[in-house]
Amino acid sequence: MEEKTCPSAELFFKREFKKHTGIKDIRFVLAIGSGKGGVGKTTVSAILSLALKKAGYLVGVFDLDFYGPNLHLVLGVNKKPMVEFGKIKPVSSDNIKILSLALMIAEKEPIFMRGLMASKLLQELLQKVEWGPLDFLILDLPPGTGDIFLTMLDFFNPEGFILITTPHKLALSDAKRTLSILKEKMVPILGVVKNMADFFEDETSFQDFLNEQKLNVLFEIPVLKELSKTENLTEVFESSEKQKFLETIAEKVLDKVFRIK
Ligand SMILES: Nc1ncnc2c1ncn2[C@@H]1O[C@H](COP(=O)(O)OP(=O)(O)OP(=O)(O)O)[C@@H](O)[C@H]1O
Repeated sequence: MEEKTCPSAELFFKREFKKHTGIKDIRFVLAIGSGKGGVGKTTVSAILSLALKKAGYLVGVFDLDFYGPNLHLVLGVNKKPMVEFGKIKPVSSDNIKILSLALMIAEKEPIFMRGLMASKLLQELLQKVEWGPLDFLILDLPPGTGDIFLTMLDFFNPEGFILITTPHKLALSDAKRTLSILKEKMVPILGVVKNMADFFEDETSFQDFLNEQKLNVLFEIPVLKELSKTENLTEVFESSEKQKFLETIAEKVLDKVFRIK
């Protein structure tokens, strides 16, 4: 049976997109990052993967948070990736391909790595991963602008970066540092996701931040009360109201993606 796609998806398929030479079969790399930790990168990466899959795209998500990887938990995956002929095959769950370092090591094994070791491991790992054909590869980045972050930027050369932040002053201050590196490296910024948007009362700092950085809000995510009962976002987004929310998100992101030359 032919898979249904939304109008945006059809438009996307008709257009030619630059493909990164180093990554076979991947049409668009979307990086999800922040300055501060714990502001919702993994949550947004998972929500975005659900949204783009719902819009009819082939999506892969890569958890690059070596020190605190938990994307697999959020997407309800506990299978380990297969290794065939030296190539790592990401795990498929509900038509989304997922890869995380956490799925490749024993659960209780601590990840003690210094920056250089981690970025070397990352480079080796990246060479071995075989995603298969993907429309979007979503990168769930570690917080900050350390070795892994920089290695990732150089290796993937993402066509679009989405900055996740809460409207809190501390998160905004850290976000500015990340933005200055992205500007230096000329990574296109698709916009800002305002996470836990309804929790914070002071909007002034956030508005000032947007004006100063000349950025727009791509979309907002309210506090998801369901996350106090389950970490599995696939379950949280099952209701028809939440499915509509995913459609809105996909339309907003695709609209930005189409504008990238
Ligand atoms: N909109 C939201 N509503 C409710 N809880 C949220 C929301 N966004 C994130 N959280 C919760 O906040 C915590 C941190 O979120 P998440 O893991 O997505 O952040 P992160 O930026 O990826 O963290 P890290 O920097 O450690 O990788 C998680 O427990 C998550 O469930």
